[in-house]
Order: sequence, then structure tokens, then C-alpha cells
Amino acid sequence: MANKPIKIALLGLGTVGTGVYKLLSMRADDMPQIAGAPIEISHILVRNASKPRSGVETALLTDNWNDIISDPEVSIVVELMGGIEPAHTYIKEALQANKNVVTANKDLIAVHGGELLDLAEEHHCDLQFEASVAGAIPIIHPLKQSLAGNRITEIMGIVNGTTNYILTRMTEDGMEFSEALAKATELGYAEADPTADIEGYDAGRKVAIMASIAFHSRVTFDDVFTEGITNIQARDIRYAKEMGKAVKLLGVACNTDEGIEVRVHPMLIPSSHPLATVNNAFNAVFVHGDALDDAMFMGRGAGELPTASAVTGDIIDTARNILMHCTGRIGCTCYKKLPIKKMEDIKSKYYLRLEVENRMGVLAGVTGVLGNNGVSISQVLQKASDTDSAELVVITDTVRERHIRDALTILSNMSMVHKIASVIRVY
Ligand SMILES: NC(=O)C1=CN([C@@H]2O[C@H](COP(=O)(O)OP(=O)(O)OC[C@H]3O[C@@H](n4cnc5c(N)ncnc54)[C@H](OP(=O)(O)O)[C@@H]3O)[C@@H](O)[C@H]2O)C=CC1
Ligand SMILES: N[C@@H](CC=O)C(=O)O
Ligand code: NA
Repeated sequence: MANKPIKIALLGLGTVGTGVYKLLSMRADDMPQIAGAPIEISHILVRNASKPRSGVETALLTDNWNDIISDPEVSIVVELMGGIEPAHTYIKEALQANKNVVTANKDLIAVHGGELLDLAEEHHCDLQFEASVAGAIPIIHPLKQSLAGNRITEIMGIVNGTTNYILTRMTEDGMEFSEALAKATELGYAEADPTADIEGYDAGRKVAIMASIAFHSRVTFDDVFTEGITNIQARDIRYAKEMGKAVKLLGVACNTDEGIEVRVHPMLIPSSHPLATVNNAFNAVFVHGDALDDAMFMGRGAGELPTASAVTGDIIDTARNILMHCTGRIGCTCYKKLPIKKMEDIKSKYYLRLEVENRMGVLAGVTGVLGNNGVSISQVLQKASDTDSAELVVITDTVRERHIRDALTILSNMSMVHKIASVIRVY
């Protein structure tokens, strides 16, 4: 056990930074035994260093990155600011100065992860990012280490706490979307700009990070198809419930013979499916590997202390590596270049809710267009209707996405179809 403290700098003291500050204080007495040395925060970078921060030593605060990068005593830079710049520049400069890096920044890792991991390898430094995917849930470390002997073919999960919280409130309490979003923001789950959460970008970034590690082939955020939850109506959730299904925003990554499939979108899943019972801000990730079979990881995907739990684990792991002189031990594992499958080529079942003219022959017209485009139908339900219009809910069999898109283009141009109100993929 070493007595000399390992000095770290926090970049950011918002939700996650505050959590890390608290957790390191809570565990301070145990650190020499757990990490092998005391962990000392020597600097905290914030935008506004004069803003009062309760319980935090003011002397640690700075708004000047040079205080940190020029301090040779700092051996771990913990980036918790978020966004691309200046986080990207600071992390590069830290690695170039042979400082190890821990980050929770999925925006950055999902785009520049490959470049940063290469830089870390060049400088024999650790670059750890467990909190960037599914908050507290250990998933990066298991994929890189415990499951490394597998050929992983599928990952599917709920990886955004904000949207899962919103969908849960809409399902259980009939809460409006905007009210549920405001509550998620108040609880510290949502990103600084919640567009990333509700449009599926945040989940898309997490899927890109997991797919890269699981399939040993670099997947970036641009490769991921994303569709958010802003079009989900209370009536879709109600109809899903009547059919014994729940609506969840799912991230899916599959390693298929036709290429890597990476997508985020709402999905109807059977209420009996384990993911259907994952509610509020909880996240869960299913992994299928050839040796492992199935495993599910579940826990809190966002929030102050849960996210701090993952960051602190990375800090401790890095501290141990520093003391054992083995930083940079686990670097980038992307040694393949697999193609990315086009979204039009994926296969799924679909839930379609159409507002149509209320007269004889319309049902035949709609099903005819679907059939002519190779879309076979599993179920048709007529829901609400008035004198002029009726609401049709169609559940298709499994078809290629391109066939559904072609059929919907034709339907949307037919006068008997007033509106294609919802299109949701079905598990
Ligand atoms: N919130 C969560 O539950 C989770 C968040 N994450 C990720 O963790 C990271 C941090 O998120 P979160 O804590 O919610 O973010 P916050 O917005 O709550 O906090 C950001 C902090 O970074 C500081 N900061 C931002 N930009 C700069 C800059 N240019 N220079 C100096 N300081 C800066 C801010 O300073 P100031 O206080 O002066 O404004 C603030 O202290 C993000 O990458 C996020 O995606 C990951 C998992 C879960
Ligand atoms: N905004 C994110 C926070 C964690 O990554 C979420 O809601 O999951
Ligand atoms: Na995690």
C-alpha cells in the first residue's frame, strides 16, 4: 500500500461531478486499502469558479485548464463537463501529457472514441468510460473483460433513463409528455439539452459505444439509426397495453451476416418480457454471446450518485493500474472493419395506427396496399370512429423495413387515408 496520494482533477461539478466529489469524500478513509493509495482531488474545473458550491472547498475551484494540464502531480483527469468541445481538446492534451483519463462523456466517446483510445495507447495511459453507457450499470468493463471470450451477436437494452422515466409516467400515471420531461430534468436524469434524450441521440451514442466493443469493429454515432419518443401518443401506450404490450425506447445492436445493425427507436414489447418491467430511470442491457448465452444487466442509468458510482470505479481501477505500473493495459479492441447494415434492410413487425375515411372498402384498400408491397398482416383492429373518420390499428408480420416504407408512402398519398398517426416497431 502506497501512502503518497494519487492526485486527480475533476473537470465539471454538475450532477455527476458533485456525485463523484461526495462519493470520494464518503470513501476517503477506505481508499488506501481499496485503491492502494489515498485519492486526492487537487483541482476542480468549472465554467464559473466564483459561483458558491455548498460543501466544496473553494480553493479547489478553477476556471483555468492550464492550472490542471501544467500540474505534473495530477495523474488522473476526470472529465465530467459533457459535450464535444472543450472536452475533446482537454482529453487529448491530458493524454499527450501522459495523464490518465476517466470520462462519462458518451457524446465524445461515440464520435472520437477510436482516436482517443489510440492516443491513450500511444502514451500507455488508461482511458476509462464506464459511466458513458447505462450510468451505474457495469457494461463496458464486462464487455471488454469478463465476456471477452465470447462472440457477442446481440445487445438490446433500455439505455436512456430520461425517456424510460417519461414513458413510465405516461403509462402508469397518464402524465403528459412535457410534465414527465420536466420532472426527469428536475431529478438530474436529462442531459443539459434534453433533445438528446427524447430524440434517441443519447441512447444512440451508447449503442455505438457498446457495439464497437462487443463486435470489435468501430461504430460511431453517425452509423446509428435514431428515432425518439416525441411522436408517441397516450393512445398508443393505451392500445399497446390492451394488446398485452409495453412501449419502450430500445437500443439494438446485432452482428449479422449482412453487417452490423445499430438502431434506437420505440418498440412494443410483450408485457411479460423482462425489459417491460424495467421502469422509471432504470436501465437494462441484454447481451447474447455464443458461450455466455443470455445475460441481463440492470440498474440505475442516470443520476448523481449512480453515475458517480461508475466514475469512481474507473478512478479506483486507474489508481490501481498507476500503482502497478500497468496503465494502458486494456486499449482499443476494434480490430475488424465490419459494414453497417442499412435501416431499410432490417426486419421487424410493425404497429401502424392510421386515421382513415369511415366508409366501406377502406379496410380492403389499406390491406390491399400493404399486401401489394409484401407486407402481410397479423392483426387489424378498428378503434375510435366518428361519422367521418375511423382509426385503424394494424400489426404486421415480420417484413423488411423498405417494404413498410414503400407501403406507407403509397398510403399517405391516398385520399381515404387522412393520417398515418403512428408507426412503431414491434418485438
Ligand atoms: N446526469 C447524468 O445522470 C449522467 C450524465 N452523464 C454524462 O456526464 C457528463 C456530465 O453530466 P452532468 O453532470 O449531468 O452535467 P451538468 O450540466 O450538470 O454539469 C456540467 C459541469 O461541467 C462544467 N462545465 C461545462 N462546460 C465547461 C467548460 N467549457 N469549462 C469548464 N467547465 C465546464 C459546468 O460548470 P458550471 O458549474 O460552472 O456551469 C458544470 O459544473 C456528461 O458527459 C453527461 O452526458 C453520464 C451518465 C449519466
Ligand atoms: N440523460 C441520460 C443520462 C445518462 O446517461 C439518461 O437519461 O439516461
Ligand atoms: Na455503465
